[in-house]
Amino acid sequence: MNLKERGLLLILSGPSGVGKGTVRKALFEKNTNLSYSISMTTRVPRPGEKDGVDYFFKSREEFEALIAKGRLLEWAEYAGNYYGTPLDYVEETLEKGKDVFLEIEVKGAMQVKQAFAHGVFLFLAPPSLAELRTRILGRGTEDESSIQRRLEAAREEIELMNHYDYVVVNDDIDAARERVEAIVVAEHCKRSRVASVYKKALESDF
Ligand SMILES: Nc1nc2c(ncn2[C@@H]2O[C@H](COP(=O)(O)OP(=O)(O)O)[C@@H](O)[C@H]2O)c(=O)[nH]1
Ligand SMILES: Nc1ncnc2c1ncn2[C@@H]1O[C@H](COP(=O)(O)OP(=O)(O)O)[C@@H](O)[C@H]1O
Repeated sequence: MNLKERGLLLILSGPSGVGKGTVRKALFEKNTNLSYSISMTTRVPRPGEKDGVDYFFKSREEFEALIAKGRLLEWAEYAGNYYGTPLDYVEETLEKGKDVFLEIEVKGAMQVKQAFAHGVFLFLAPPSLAELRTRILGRGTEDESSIQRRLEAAREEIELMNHYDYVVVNDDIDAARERVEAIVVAEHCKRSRVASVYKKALESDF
């Protein structure tokens, strides 16, 4: 299949608590053209989370077997748990010409960049560090040590911002969603036949 006919691989990353999950959900409520890649994790499910919907919940042994068999596009250990993206789902969905959306932490995003340089890398940034702290505390899903680990990780995560194609500030959920949507549309235009048609037209007499 022609590479141009494959879907886009979109990677949304950023520090814990910045609002990745919230912006992703807002995006998927409105946008039916994107396919969300459900990750594998060894983290225990939070109340209300469902296996196969929020994550595929795995034991450490199961996860390590997936790594050994090369079944993950990327994986990372984050705050004491493994997280990873299933390779088959991503490849099969892109082959069908559908866009795949990953919501992953920064180490994994950097691995995807090595393996898949033509992905579209978006960094979701907090309006301020104080606001990031407020959001992590406000969510109330983590215990004290987990909050501390996430805040420490956030410093290193923010330093990687410059490696991304786009920085989207999550000051307001709808505004952030609209920025992501605009990027998806722009990336499609850039890569589509429409762009080459215009290029041809501009090369000929105007
Ligand atoms: N590398 C990688 N990170 C992931 C994956 N799935 C989720 N994450 C990230 O792992 C981190 C922890 O996720 P989670 O425990 O659900 O907590 P939360 O995102 O802080 O609510 C977040 O930054 C997620 O974006 C994945 O497949 N690969
Ligand atoms: N733009 C925003 N303004 C205010 N609060 C937000 C915004 N985006 C997300 N939040 C809140 O911040 C907390 C962390 O969001 P979440 O999506 O769980 O982050 P992440 O997936 O990046 O860890 C949640 O309580 C969420 O409701």
